[in-house]
Amino acid sequence: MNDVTLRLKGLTKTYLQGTPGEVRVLRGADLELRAGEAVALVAPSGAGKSTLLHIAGLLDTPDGGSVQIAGQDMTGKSDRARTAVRRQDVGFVYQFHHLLPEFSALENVTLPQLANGVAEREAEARAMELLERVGVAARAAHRPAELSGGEQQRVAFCRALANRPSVLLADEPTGNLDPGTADQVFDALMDLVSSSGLSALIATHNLDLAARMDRVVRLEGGVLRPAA
Ligand SMILES: Nc1ncnc2c1ncn2[C@@H]1O[C@H](COP(=O)(O)OP(=O)(O)OP(=O)(O)O)[C@@H](O)[C@H]1O
Repeated sequence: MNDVTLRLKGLTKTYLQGTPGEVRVLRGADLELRAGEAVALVAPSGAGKSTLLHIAGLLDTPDGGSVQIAGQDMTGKSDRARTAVRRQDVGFVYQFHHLLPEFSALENVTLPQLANGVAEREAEARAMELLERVGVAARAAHRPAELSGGEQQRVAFCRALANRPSVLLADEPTGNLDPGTADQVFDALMDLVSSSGLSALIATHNLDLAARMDRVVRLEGGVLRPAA
């Protein structure tokens, strides 16, 4: 109970640029996410939100500090080991759905499971269960282009959760939707998070949505602090 699923400790990251020189984006960022917790990440534009999410999700490496996911310290691990943990334990959602256009909603949620060795029948059953949960089961056979923006994002949530990750990382998951739709789609996401027991770090500029999560952290000056 209350296990830490994601622990970021003293993360530092500097980008070396031609002019005006180096950009120190992270300067000792710390965060602990516990199982079942949804945490909002707010940050001024350019503060390093994407950098932090990429490092937390093992898509990028920090210069210093450590990332621990589901009890495993990823410091110094090979690319192969990092990919294995990312595939199993991390789910990503972006502002734009990035669903595979030539596959149906059901296939988009099934495929990541097949890639992880789940049998087809089981993977499809899991996919249907998730699509039902977010209210798009009736659209399971449709391709992304045949779905509304809100439906596309719901499918993207299901895909992110298909392999039962311990951590969900989301970057403006409803940023592309009109306010009314964003609200409903956000409810669907919160329902998925609370029913699956994973922890979620969700970057948003929308302070109303941020206030609906368990807590809010602010990234500014390269560090994370509880938001006032
Ligand atoms: N690969 C890179 N090389 C050099 N500088 C980079 C690189 N990636 C990001 N930066 C710089 O680092 C800073 C943080 O970038 P990042 O994309 O993490 O910010 P962000 O908070 O996600 O921004 P936004 O909210 O506007 O998308 C910015 O000043 C950006 O220009």
